[in-house]
Amino acid sequence: MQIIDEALVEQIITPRPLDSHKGTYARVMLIGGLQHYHGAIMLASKAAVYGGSGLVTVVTDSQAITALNMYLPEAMVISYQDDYQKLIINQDVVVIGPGLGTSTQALTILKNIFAIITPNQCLVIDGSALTLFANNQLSLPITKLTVLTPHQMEWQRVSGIKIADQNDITNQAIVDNLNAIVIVKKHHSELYTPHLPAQKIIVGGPYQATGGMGDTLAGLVGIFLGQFKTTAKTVAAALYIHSAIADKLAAKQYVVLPSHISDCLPATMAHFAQQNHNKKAN
Ligand SMILES: NC(=O)C1=CN([C@@H]2O[C@H](COP(=O)(O)OP(=O)(O)OC[C@H]3O[C@@H](n4cnc5c(N)ncnc54)[C@H](OP(=O)(O)O)[C@@H]3O)[C@@H](O)[C@H]2O)[C@@H](O)CC1
Ligand SMILES: Nc1ncnc2c1ncn2[C@@H]1O[C@H](COP(=O)(O)OP(=O)(O)O)[C@@H](O)[C@H]1O
Ligand SMILES: [Mg+2]
Repeated sequence: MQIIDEALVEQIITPRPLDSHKGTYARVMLIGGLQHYHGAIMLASKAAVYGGSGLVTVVTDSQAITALNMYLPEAMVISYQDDYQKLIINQDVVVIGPGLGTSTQALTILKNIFAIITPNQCLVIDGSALTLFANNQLSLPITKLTVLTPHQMEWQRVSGIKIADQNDITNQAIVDNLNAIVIVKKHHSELYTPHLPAQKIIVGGPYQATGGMGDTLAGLVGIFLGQFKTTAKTVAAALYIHSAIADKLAAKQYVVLPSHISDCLPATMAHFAQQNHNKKAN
């Protein structure tokens, strides 16, 4: 399997043009954090802001709004009980699922998004949205690019392949018939693109086994697609950097917190942008 490495990330993360503004760097909407899962959407949204999004809008439970505003004042927050649908047309990327839960309300929201999203927008489907997608036999909408980010059990639900039987051949066969890129999250997560060779990371480790780690990845994939090219390489770069930061932190820590990965994003991305600049100058 092809290995996703640092050289690929250097190609993706480019220095910012001087005459750019917040609108240049993607409007990302993140939807989730219902019931007792407020933290999940907070962590996903933090990754989107710290990963560079110009404008982040969070759609969540009305009870989570104050906490979100205090945790992440850079983000705009709207309740799912309000008319969030009218804001979707302005988004470059929609991330749905972190802490969405599997209630009837959550299913209604997911169906709404699938109905409203357009072929000019990217969609990242994570967490409970994957479970709802699998359990209700929904069809994926037509988008610019759709990325699914299941852990192995979520992938079992979506693909029908038992965890013990998940391998590059069985996984690829399912992805070839899905109009989406899939990250199967595990130790050394794998990235599948329809009809292209599978790839994997060889960074990351068990210090990442903390609730919210996948939510953080979903937000990061969303903002990478928003501000960089809409390609599988960009998804691979987000996957790599998430775990590469964890490795660095784990040199001095027993566990790595998801929010700490987001804290490290601006400096790590500056490093890769500098590498990109140096390579182009040489
Ligand atoms: N702070 C918050 O608000 C947080 C909110 N969160 C939100 O919660 C929602 C539900 O998501 P979920 O992942 O917790 O539950 P679910 O989909 O039932 O999967 C768990 C089942 O799968 C199994 N399993 C097997 N292999 C696995 C693997 N490689 N990785 C992981 N699990 C694996 C696992 O096996 P077990 O642990 O029992 O051995 C168990 O039986 C979702 O919206 C998410 O965003 C969380 O992010 C946490 C922080
Ligand atoms: N042992 C491990 N080695 C490498 N990465 C791990 C390990 N355990 C968990 N992770 C990473 O942590 C994240 C877990 O995702 P997920 O289960 O969706 O978390 P959550 O839903 O709690 O945010 C994935 O990116 C996964 O690859
Ligand atoms: Mg998850």
